[in-house]
Formats: sequence, C-alpha cells, structure tokens
Amino acid sequence: MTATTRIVISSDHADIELRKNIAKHVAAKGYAVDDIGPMTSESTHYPLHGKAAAEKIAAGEADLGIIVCGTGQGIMIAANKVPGIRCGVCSDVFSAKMIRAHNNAQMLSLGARVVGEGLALEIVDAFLAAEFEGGRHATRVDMIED
Ligand SMILES: O=C(CO)[C@H](O)[C@H](O)[C@H](O)COP(=O)(O)O
Repeated sequence: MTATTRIVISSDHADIELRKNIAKHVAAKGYAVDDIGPMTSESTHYPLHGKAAAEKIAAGEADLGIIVCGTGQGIMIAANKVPGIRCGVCSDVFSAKMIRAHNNAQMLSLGARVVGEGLALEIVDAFLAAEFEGGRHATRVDMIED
C-alpha cells in the first residue's frame, strides 16, 4: 500500500483514545485518514460503527479500514456483513500480515481490551505494510466472494 491509500477508522466506546492514537499514527505515516468516530466515550453500539466503516470501503470511498471495539470481535462481525468486505481480528503481528497477504482483507479489527497500544500500533503497521500475494490465494478469496 502506498501513502495515497485512504484509510477509514472507527470504533465503539470501548477505547476512543486508542482509536484516535491509531489515526494519528497512521496519518503521521502520510496515509489519508478518515476517522469517522465516535468522538465521545458515551456508550454506543458496535454494529453501527463496523457497518459505517465497511460501507465506506464498499462504496469506494476508502481503500482499507481499521476498527476497534472491546474484543474486536463484534465490530468485525458487523463489518463482514457488508458485501465484499473481508475483515479479521488480530492480536498478533503475524496474523495482521497474513490477513492481507493471503486473505486480501481490507479491514483490520483490534480488541482494545485485549492488546495494549504499543502492540496495537505494531499490528497496524504490519497490516499496512503487507501486500496481497495473489495466485492460489486469489482463487480462495474468489471462492469466498462467490
Ligand atoms: O467488544 C465489544 C463487542 O465485541 C464491544 O466493545 C462491546 O462494547 C462489548 O461487548 C462491551 O460492552 P460494554 O457496553 O462496554 O460493556
């Protein structure tokens, strides 16, 4: 991915500070960041925010997405309900690389109550640095889309 890649970022209330710091971290690398909130820690509903971020990608308004909830799981499930979206929860750097390299995932989900900020930023970096390998993996991703 290049610095012109557009990245949509969202979360629920579980940790908006982590989300904001991810947005700052990614913007500092030169990526075009669209942080769609929420902007307060008031309790909200993760399906709304996973869907909103995924729909930006499905509509061609963003290339990649990073979403955050308490475990990363609920917001990931919601994002994956949007047709064409492939999103994985990652708590380690290797998985973050592989969901791009083998699964061509457009979205990374993080659990703010699972990983600390330092590891979260390393996971983000691995996700953004990885490239889809295509080949046999494209066959399998096509099977998911079918
Ligand atoms: O982890 C989550 C969903 O998988 C969300 O962050 C929820 O907020 C989580 O279920 C906890 O909810 P709470 O209202 O913050 O107790």
